[in-house]
Amino acid sequence: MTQETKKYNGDAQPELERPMLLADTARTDSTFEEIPIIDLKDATSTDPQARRALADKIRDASINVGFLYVKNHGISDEVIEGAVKAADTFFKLPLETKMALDIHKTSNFKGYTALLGENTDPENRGDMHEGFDIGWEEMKAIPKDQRDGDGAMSGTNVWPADLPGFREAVLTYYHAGIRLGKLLFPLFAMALDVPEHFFDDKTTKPAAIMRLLYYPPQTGVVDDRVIGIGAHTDYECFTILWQDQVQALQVLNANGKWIDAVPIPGTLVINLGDQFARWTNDVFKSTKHRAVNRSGVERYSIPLFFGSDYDVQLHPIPSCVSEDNPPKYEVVTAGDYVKSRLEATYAHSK
Ligand SMILES: O=C(O)CCC(=O)C(=O)O
Ligand SMILES: [Fe+2]
Repeated sequence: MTQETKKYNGDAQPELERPMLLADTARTDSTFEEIPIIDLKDATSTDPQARRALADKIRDASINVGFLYVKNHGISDEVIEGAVKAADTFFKLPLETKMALDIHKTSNFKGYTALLGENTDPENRGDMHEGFDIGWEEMKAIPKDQRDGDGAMSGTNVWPADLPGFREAVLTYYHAGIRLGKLLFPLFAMALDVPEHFFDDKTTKPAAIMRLLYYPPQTGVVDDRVIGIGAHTDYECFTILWQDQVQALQVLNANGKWIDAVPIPGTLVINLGDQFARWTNDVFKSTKHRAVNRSGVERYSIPLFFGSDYDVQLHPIPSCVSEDNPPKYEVVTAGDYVKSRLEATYAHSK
């Protein structure tokens, strides 16, 4: 093709169509009364239409509710039971044994949180749960430098000294959760109308803090300022939450009504966090939730908070900004953002 022909064709080209951006088309209705249940069986389908259909459901839930249940999530009952038994054994240890692993003694939020040691809602007096937090750790010994570059959140896990099998059971669940998180990112990418692999290079060593949580039952008159976990939004992209069969978790809808996230056997709860809300310029919703255990029996849950690599700059995702919907948030680094939120959560008990 000669230069002239090229020029001629160029002149004749129709005007480029403006793509329909999610920023302009996403319409939110967060008056939900129920949390959708989504089957992940097509997550790895070789049929792109099947993956697209699944991503569309995830998009609806992400835009309107910020919460969803997933079934066929790939984490076996056996792996879940192992982690829950480990949690049960750990929380039954004497307080002084658990306090030896006090989260305040570590540089980056690893270890044990006592009852009232955390205050998720600044209006409250402390959360009525105990916790045990871990971050990334390989199960097999790896050269230390593989974790260099975690930036703001790096730090090794702490483990109880005399609890055989505990570390293994907890890490086995953790790694199954990481696999599920990696499965979800491409679906969220499709849901956002960006290439399916948009998040791949931003989640090579994804932030993943996991907590074992124990909620004692609260009977009689419950002070609203001291509940299982105060009203809050999560900090990362999304949370993968296992909960036992004890009802406690509630999600706030746009009418100010608390909707029960009823435990459904065989499912996990996925909820979106503030990192995703920021990154998507509020196209995805980070919905407030809390837990109050009035059941009369103990409750366990295991949230795994999934973010991007800590060094990713949260520039708004291209489909989520437009002339009419300009960026709402200043660009921050994912790790610095999560760390500042965690510091605020634990500040009251330092
Ligand atoms: O225990 C639960 O059901 C919720 C826990 C939670 O919201 C959190 O740890 O951020
Ligand atoms: Fe939460």
